[in-house]
Amino acid sequence: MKKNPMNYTLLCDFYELTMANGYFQTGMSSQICYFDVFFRTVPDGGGFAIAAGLEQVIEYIENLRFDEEDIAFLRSKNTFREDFLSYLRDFRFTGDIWAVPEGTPIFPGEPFMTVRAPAIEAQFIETYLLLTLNHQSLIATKANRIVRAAGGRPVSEFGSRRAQGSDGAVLGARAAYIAGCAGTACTLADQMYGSPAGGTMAHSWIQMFPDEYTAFKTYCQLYPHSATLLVDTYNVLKSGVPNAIRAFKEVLLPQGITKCAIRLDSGDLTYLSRKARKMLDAAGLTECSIVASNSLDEYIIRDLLLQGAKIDSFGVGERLITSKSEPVFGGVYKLAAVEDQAGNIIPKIKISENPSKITNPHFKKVYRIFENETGKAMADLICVHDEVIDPTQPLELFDPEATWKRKTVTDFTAVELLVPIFQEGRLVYQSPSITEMRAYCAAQIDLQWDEVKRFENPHNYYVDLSQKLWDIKHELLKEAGHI
Ligand SMILES: Nc1ncnc2c1ncn2[C@@H]1O[C@H](COP(=O)(O)OP(=O)(O)OP(=O)(O)O)[C@@H](O)[C@H]1O
Ligand SMILES: O=P(O)(O)OC[C@H]1O[C@H](OP(=O)(O)OP(=O)(O)O)[C@H](O)[C@@H]1O
Ligand SMILES: O=C(O)c1cccnc1
Repeated sequence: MKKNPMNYTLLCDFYELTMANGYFQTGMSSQICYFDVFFRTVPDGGGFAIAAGLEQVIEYIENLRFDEEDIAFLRSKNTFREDFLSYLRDFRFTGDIWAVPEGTPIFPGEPFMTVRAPAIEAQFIETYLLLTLNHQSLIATKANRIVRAAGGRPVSEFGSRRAQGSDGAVLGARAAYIAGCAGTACTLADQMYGSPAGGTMAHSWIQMFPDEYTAFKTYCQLYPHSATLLVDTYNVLKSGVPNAIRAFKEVLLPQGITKCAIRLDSGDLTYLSRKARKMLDAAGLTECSIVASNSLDEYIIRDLLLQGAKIDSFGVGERLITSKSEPVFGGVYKLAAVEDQAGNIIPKIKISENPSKITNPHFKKVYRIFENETGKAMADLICVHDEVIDPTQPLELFDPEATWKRKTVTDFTAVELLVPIFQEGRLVYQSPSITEMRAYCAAQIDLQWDEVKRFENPHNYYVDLSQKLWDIKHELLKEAGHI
């Protein structure tokens, strides 16, 4: 795989550097801190999001270096002390990171990455971690909605040309593949990340020839095993489909090739696909499939299928790669605890008038609780790091807001979501291949109830706190005079 050669060390908000300089000068640089990455609301009102971007976080951490050019640049800002700039020369990440594997369904309020590191290091990486996890989780979440709307029909990601910049295109294509897209039009995403690249043709190909038929026939001759003919340049039913049928019959059938496709890219896709299907079948081309594109998203795809469209696969660009309907994934990076000199973990909370912005303090772990009878996920339970759930004992879950709503579960399996990625600065995690991530993502989504997967008004999946964590949180709220 081609490596991304860019050093992103200075891709940080400037305040990370002023705080780092400040910790350095006040002797706080080595105080151990715990930060959580979590998000507050699921884009598009969905029931869950999909975590993605961990592999790029790993690359970033491993390449974290201030080179001489960076240091000279920072010196030119006349903000940082010389001993701090010298310290940056040997700056490396020496801490620990835990994260959920890419492709995991995640829910609001729960950490999907936790960083434990000396203050400067833990604070400094905030910007890049968030931008990477926010972008790819956003696109993975959107792509997965679109893939689910297509109900098993392949969805190709066609968005590079309308993506917001190169990373938007390439890493967006990567995230879309993890989330279930069948492939991408983006060649570099294939070369770099293994999201399979493929495609059809543009209207310009047809316009370049004296007539549509010659354009189709030439393409079939060049690519007999992968000819998808774009049939809407002039008139879909009067010329596009008849010319495609003629080219397929003259070039492919004599070679014994029956698999072929047409692409519809405008007009009423239900009407046109039904008519085209009839024409193809009547010509004996029952194995010719119909691809549809044109500003599609999960809602239009769902509508088309409800209307009885005869579409076998979809190409989806702008609304997927930009997550047009909801272009922000609000992942945040919040301090959850610090260690004192003796290594005791001191939980920290951030209080807000807005209850949804009050953080969950402490160094935590997250369990996903599966009901053994159905295999389905019932709830996630956020615990203090040293708590262990014993599945042989009944487990009491309760709503952290309405604490009188309680339920005792038995016959369950508890799976820890956060796995070690770095330990004392050393990478201890081997990222699965992208196809493994994609398969894992699909399997994990299968473990969610259909109610959680609804596009509108999904069931609110339970993200609960253990009694111990709830008590600690409420103690801190009391100490702060909030309750
Ligand atoms: N049967 C259908 N039901 C719901 N939405 C549809 C249906 N057929 C097409 N659409 C959607 O309607 C929108 C039509 O957009 P628009 O009017 O810009 O395109 P068009 O006129 O078909 O073609 P062009 O791309 O040439 O402008 C697209 O988002 C398309 O996906
Ligand atoms: O609509 P999207 O979901 O982004 O899918 C990708 C679109 O990109 C191409 O269009 P092109 O750039 O040639 O412009 P067009 O909109 O005029 O077809 C293709 O023909 C699709 O229509
Ligand atoms: O291959 C295609 O059909 C394609 C690629 C990019 C954008 N639109 C269509």
